[in-house]
Order: sequence, then C-alpha cells, then structure tokens
Amino acid sequence: MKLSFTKMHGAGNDFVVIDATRTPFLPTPELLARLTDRHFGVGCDQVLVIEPASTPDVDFDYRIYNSDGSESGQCGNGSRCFARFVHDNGLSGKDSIRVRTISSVLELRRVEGGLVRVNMGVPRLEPLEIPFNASPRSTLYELCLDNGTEVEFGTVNMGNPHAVIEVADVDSAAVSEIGQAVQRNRAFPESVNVGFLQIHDAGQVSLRVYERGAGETLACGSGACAAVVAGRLWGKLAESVDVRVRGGALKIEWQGEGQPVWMTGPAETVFSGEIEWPN
Ligand SMILES: N[C@H](CCC[C@H](N)C(=O)O)C(=O)O
Repeated sequence: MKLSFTKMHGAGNDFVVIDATRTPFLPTPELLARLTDRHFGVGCDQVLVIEPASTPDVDFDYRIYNSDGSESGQCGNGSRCFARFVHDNGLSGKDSIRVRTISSVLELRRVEGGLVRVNMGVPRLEPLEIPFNASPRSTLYELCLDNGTEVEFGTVNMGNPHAVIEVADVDSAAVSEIGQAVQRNRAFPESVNVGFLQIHDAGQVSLRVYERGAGETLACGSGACAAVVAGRLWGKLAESVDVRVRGGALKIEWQGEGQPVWMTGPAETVFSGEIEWPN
C-alpha cells in the first residue's frame, strides 16, 4: 500500500501531514516511527492527521503524534500547517475553520501574507497537584531537580502542559539537561514541554523549548503561547509579544485571564511524497 504524505513546517517545527479525510489512518508505533525517524523514515517533530469532524461544531478533527509516538492535544505550529494544507488541497473553501483535538477546539484563520492566525483557546492555570513552595501567585514554583539544579518556573496548560523558566540568555541555557530533568520530575506525571524564556522588553522575547515527546524543536507554538501567558502573569510582558524562536518568529496576543491566546505565524509546504507501507 502506498501512503501519501506532505512535509510541512511552521517556523522550523516540522511535520508529516496525513490526509485521513477519505481513508482512515492507523497510528501504529511502527508506522509513526517510519514517518518521524530522520534516518530510517521521512523525519519530523510531529505527525499531524486530518480527520473528518467527529462533532457538528467543528470542520475537522486534528490528531497530533510526537516523534516518540505519544499523542498530544495541542500543536500550535501544526495548526497553522493544518489550515494551509486544508486550503491548498481544497478540503474546505472557508478562510476560517474550527478543528477538534483530543483536548481542545481551535479556530484557524488564514490571513494575508501566507500567515495563519489561530485562537489557541483560554489557557488553563490550575495549580500543580504536588504541594510546592509556590509564590503568592500559584503560577510560580521552585523545584530542586535530580541533577541538583534549583529552577523556578511557571506552569500553563494550552491543551498540553508547559513549564516556563525565565533565563538571562536562551543561547547559553542548558535546555536539554534541565528540560529532561524537569520532565522526569514527579510534578509532571504526563511529562511536560519545558520553555526557556529570555525577556528583552515587554514586547520582545526569545524562546527555546524542550518538547515532550520530541526534544528541542526549532519552534513550539503552544510553548510560545504558554511563555507569553506566564510572562504576563509575572507582570513582565505586554498584551502583544513578538516571540523569536530558533526557526523564525511568532506573534502572540493575550488580553488576560479568561481570554483566549491568539498566535499568528507562517506555515510552509516543503514537499509531498508517498511511502510503501504494508496494509
Ligand atoms: N510536544 C507537544 C506537542 C507539539 C507541540 C508543539 N510542536 C507546538 O507547536 O505547539 C506535547 O507533547 O504536548
């Protein structure tokens, strides 16, 4: 059997996109590995699957699989590529579509300049279960990691979990070491995406993210949203922030608690192909 796919990226966070609107996609670990592995397969951070809507309030279902095979309920950069794929392949004539993941409903709007603007939903700010020595606002925690490092972080859920650590210099941050140590911590039984945020001023930041299920990526859309939410809760960021990531830049807007986060950024198609795959 030949399986068609399209390789895309959003600010360098790269994806294999599968159109399962006519033929179901069975996400077996072997097939996901074949699509995500950068040596033995196509190679990507996440596999995105476009499925027929399961409820009348959305246009499509949107499934997200990390390169380690785990499923997530949110992928911001992927949602922009989802919108681009749907338009370019004639799956919908609408400029604004709604999609459902396993945790969220997103609104995706194509805007001028080949950009896509996404309503990423209202951030969830529930405090962590494990009792912590938290700051007065339960969005700041201190943690002694198993590698002996003390870190202070905020937690924001964008339909997927994020820990945000402010750093003086993203380029010299020990992203992999600290990212993995935070993910191993009992505070995050389902692991977590770990963002390293450098604040240049109230409207400009730089961000690196050690992602759950994928390691460090060149961009993390939900991570950019979580970082701006955390920075605003700390009183350090404006309502509209330009987020510089290793693969490009995203614009994140958040008016405050109870309000949705809007993300605007690029979505690029690299190539389409097909692989042989046993039925
Ligand atoms: N690694 C994430 C999913 C991909 C998120 C990221 N690629 C984005 O653009 O939001 C998780 O397991 O929650």
